[in-house]
Amino acid sequence: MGDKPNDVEPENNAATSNGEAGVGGGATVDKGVDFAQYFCTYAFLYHQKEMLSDRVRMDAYYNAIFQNKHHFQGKTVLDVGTGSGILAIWSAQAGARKVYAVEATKMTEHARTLVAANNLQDVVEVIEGSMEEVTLPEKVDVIISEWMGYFLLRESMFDSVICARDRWLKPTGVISSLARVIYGLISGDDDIRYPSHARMWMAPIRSGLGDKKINDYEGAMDDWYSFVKETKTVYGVDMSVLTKPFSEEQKKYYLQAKNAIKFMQTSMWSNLHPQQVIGTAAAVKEIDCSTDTVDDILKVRSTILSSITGGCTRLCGFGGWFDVHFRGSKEDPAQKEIELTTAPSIDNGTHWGQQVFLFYPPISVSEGDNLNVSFSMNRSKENHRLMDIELSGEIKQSSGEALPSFRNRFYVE
Ligand SMILES: C[S@@+](CC[C@H](N)C(=O)[O-])C[C@H]1O[C@@H](n2cnc3c(N)ncnc32)[C@H](O)[C@@H]1O
Repeated sequence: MGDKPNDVEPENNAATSNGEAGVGGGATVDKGVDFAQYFCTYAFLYHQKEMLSDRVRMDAYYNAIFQNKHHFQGKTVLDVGTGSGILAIWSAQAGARKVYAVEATKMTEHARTLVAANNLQDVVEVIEGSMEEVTLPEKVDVIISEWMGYFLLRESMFDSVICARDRWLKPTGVISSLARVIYGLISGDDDIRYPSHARMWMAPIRSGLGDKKINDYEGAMDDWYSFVKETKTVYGVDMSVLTKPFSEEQKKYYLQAKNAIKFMQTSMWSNLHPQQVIGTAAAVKEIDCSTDTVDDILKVRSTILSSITGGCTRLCGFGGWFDVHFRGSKEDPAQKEIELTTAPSIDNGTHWGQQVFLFYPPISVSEGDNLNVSFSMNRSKENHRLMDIELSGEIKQSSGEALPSFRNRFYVE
């Protein structure tokens, strides 16, 4: 999970219907378009391989399952978005009685082959279809899914897990799953979500990425000035009147989002070194996978309070990442709790990396300076699977003096 959805040209047979995809927050996208832009990438083995090669991701799910076999032994399991079938296969190997492995794309064909090659065809049933539309023959004890996108919520796939939970996870205890959704209450249930919790983090960073972009822009402008000079000298026409629109065009190309409205920058993928984090990290969102609803994740609003920790440095922007936890349920907790983190790391980088939100120009800061930043994330108006983020705030120096306030908008595309 976490690849750009437009990386691969759509297959001709990918679009299947004219319905609408997405449950809200951003623009609902025609289902055929959603399939072509988002799902079809997952129909390719190279993309599944990328995820299967992410050791941090794989180890976390593997350990979560095999160090908590009691959650799987004799149980019915639903794997939401099974892809190659890996999590369904592990669930079966851990002792599940039955595993329903639902996948929207033709990857189901490879998943079925893999299941059979591992002699698990009597336990794992691969079902091709969208999670929102398939019908299972029974309710399940456990839902497992790897639904996390860049900065956790990009791709909006958690909506499908919520839908699966509310339709197919066994209603247990005294409060029905409907009541659980409405009131956000946890009853005396022992049904399990894998993962069970998720968090989004933001921290101030320094980064050379912005310098590179500015250098590219300045290089393009130097080239323009030579071109203007040459055109005047050789052909007798003064093009300098076009310098401003050319500069705006290049600024947009190098510094702003390709598909977004003006004055929005694109966030960038980065594999940050921990030393690039220059202040305390703040959790901007905590998700309880048992109770949170789509309404709870449509918008994220938070205040980031952070202090600069590392001497005199440049605040180049913010880095965002996430972690998820496998804790089981209140009544049936994990024997071994597992964490999957995508925080900056020297040895344990993931394919999700971090999302980087850069400021131009960087701001000079010193140890002890305090940041007070409003964080707001909405689904994009153009596509509910992409995100718009706004960061606005102020920095109070340790002397008490305030630096000019800032407001930046970003597009997570
Ligand atoms: C991040 S991949 C994970 C694949 C596999 N579970 C793994 O861990 O390697 C997510 C998969 O979910 C599928 N998917 C996403 N939304 C879905 C939905 N609503 N219904 C069925 N499959 C879905 C995608 O096609 C993709 O193969």
